[in-house]
Amino acid sequence: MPQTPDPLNKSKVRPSAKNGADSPTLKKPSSRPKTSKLDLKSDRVLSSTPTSVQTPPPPSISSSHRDLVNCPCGRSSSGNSWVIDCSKCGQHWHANCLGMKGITDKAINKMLEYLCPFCYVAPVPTMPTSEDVCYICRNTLSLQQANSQLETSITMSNIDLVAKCSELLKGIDFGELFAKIDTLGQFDLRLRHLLLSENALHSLESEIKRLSDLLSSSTPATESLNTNIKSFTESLTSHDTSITTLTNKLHQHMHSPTPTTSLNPLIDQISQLQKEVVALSSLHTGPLAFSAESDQLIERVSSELRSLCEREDAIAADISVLKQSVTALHSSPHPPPPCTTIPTSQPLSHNEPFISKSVTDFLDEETEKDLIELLQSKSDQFRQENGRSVLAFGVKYNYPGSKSSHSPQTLPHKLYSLCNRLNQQHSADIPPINSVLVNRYDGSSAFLPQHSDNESVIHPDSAIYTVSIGTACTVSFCNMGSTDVTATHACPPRSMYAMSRKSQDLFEHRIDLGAVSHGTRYSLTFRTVHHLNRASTIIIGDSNTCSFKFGEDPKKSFGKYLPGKQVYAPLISDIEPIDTCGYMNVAVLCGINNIKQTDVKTPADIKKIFNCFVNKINNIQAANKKAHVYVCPLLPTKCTDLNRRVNFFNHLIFTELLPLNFGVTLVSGFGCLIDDNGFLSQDLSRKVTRFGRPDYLHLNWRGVAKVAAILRNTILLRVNGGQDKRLGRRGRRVDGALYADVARNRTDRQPQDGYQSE
Ligand SMILES: O=C(O)CCC(=O)C(=O)O
Ligand SMILES: [Fe+2]
Repeated sequence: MPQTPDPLNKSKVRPSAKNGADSPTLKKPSSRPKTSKLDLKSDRVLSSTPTSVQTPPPPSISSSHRDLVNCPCGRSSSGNSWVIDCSKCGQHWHANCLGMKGITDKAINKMLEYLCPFCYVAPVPTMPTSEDVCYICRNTLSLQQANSQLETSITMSNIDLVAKCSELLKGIDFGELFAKIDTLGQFDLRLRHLLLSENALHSLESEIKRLSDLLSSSTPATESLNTNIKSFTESLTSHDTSITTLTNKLHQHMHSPTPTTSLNPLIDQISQLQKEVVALSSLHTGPLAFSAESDQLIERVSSELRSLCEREDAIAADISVLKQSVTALHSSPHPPPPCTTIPTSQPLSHNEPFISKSVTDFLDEETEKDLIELLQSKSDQFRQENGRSVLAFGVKYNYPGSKSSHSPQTLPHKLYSLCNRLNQQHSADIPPINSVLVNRYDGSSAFLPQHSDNESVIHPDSAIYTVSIGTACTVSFCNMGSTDVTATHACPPRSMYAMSRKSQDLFEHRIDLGAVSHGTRYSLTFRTVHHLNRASTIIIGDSNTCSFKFGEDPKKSFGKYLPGKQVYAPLISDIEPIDTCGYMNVAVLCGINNIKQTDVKTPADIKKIFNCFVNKINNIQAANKKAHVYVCPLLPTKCTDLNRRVNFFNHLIFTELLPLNFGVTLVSGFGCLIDDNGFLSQDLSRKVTRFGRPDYLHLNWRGVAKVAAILRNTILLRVNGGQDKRLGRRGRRVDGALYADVARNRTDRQPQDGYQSE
């Protein structure tokens, strides 16, 4: 909580005279005593159990004008309610009035300080999750149960029940509970703020109405004013003309040698005219003043409208955030019901071929002849399998249905040189071919059952090469799980075809009865196998996973017990489910770059992104049925708003992905990345980006090491059936360098090892 309470004015919890925890049956006190036994142990507030819940008044009264001794609800502090004093303003509150019904003196005494609704100001708008609400409900229920059982037990001196109560209380993490109550409190304040804003909006609305009424009523007045002015102007002009005429007449008269007529009528006329002008002028003052008033009025209305528009935007935004929060809470009442259908909008699509390479004349006739001679010399060592007989060389390779459990023979020179030739086709970071299996097909009665070479020991990124010698044959391909032939491949003698390890997860192949021509056909299949490939791992993740290293050196990488590679996927759409084929473990840490986009505003937007995420996970499982998927929750950041989104996304993982998808393991333990304020720890993150801006989501080497260690331990423990097989016989770690060591040695960067792709 960012507010710092005055340490000298800590809140106090006291039992009322009636009802300290030790005398719950006493009568209601007439007033609350200032000291008690509890004061000696703690400076926390307590009184007794509540009678009813009351809504506190809105936080508008300044403490200097408030009665601090009585709860703002106005009810007496006597009776049976615990009372809490605010650490900041000292206001006494009934626990009930603070929504703390059922809270015990012990619980309150554990609080370091308490800021009442008058004093607490939410630092940031908070979107409480249904998890918070459930958590509080659950624990409040436990507290209530514990409290009531405690009271009954004390009265009945039932020691067993008292023990049960304390067990119940022990199970509650008060720190977390209060933090969540705090979150809810912030939400409550926010709600009130919004309600106040809404009230303000209403009053502004009525003000606008009043002003627009005024304006519309003034419109006819303005029109009549204009008509008046026009007629006055006309009158004035005609009077002006009369005055001029009269003045001229007067002038003539004065200059006439014999004034014949009396001046009196003229003078009368002039004075009459003067009076009329004065009257007209005085008539003008009213309408002119009214015009000025109208201008002011119009000016005021438009400025009110302007400010209203500005405020309305802010208020509307607040209300929409609130509505979304409330909708999110409503849509997931506790316990949040899991969504029963996870949308799989985008089905798995791929264009992986059955065969990645085909060479017709891979061998010359002489080499073919030599090889046939070699195999014929070993004909008695072939073991009969389903439809054909087999002989193995190099590293042992077991496949399902194999009857020949005998050890493979050492690679003879002729096969070894063939291996070397094929290794040229391999990319440099894939270990060399080390296993050759020879199938002997004796004529048209021979066959090869439908299968795929997807054994976990085969290197996930290697190809499987088959060289044919002797008579020709046709191999059939089917989609995984189907027996319908979708493609065939002709294998003439001396030809070679290659299948990717990836294609093994998507298709199966077989040789049907009659597909081998008359005579003997040998096929030599070359593979790259290693028993540690059983733990092969692909980590698909955002930039925080880019420095993960795979390799032999346990101090600088995931070590030899966790071979694999990292694939960069900044956005969820960058995850390629097909890329995971061949890998036994698939870990995904992705989504932060999706939810941080500016157009992601509502929980519904996050839900949409989450659905894409779930779709990708489903497609990974569809493409790679042997894999186990590890889902990492999004990591915390140093940004409040982003953390709220992260929490909501993770909440969806917990409530909507994990309960429905049992093939997914949650990678937990990222809580160690969070500091006391709930942000990504400064110690584990980068301060600034490459561009010198504050970096709020990237891990530094320490953070990367921590995340890598968590991932490695999660995967290895599951692979090894919950045991850390890296411990030697004497319990010494054989491959278990701590990631702290990894981090320490990070400066001397090693070249990428065998499995790490750039
Ligand atoms: O004989 C062939 O062409 C295929 C052999 C094969 O599929 C295998 O050994 O797994
Ligand atoms: Fe095969």
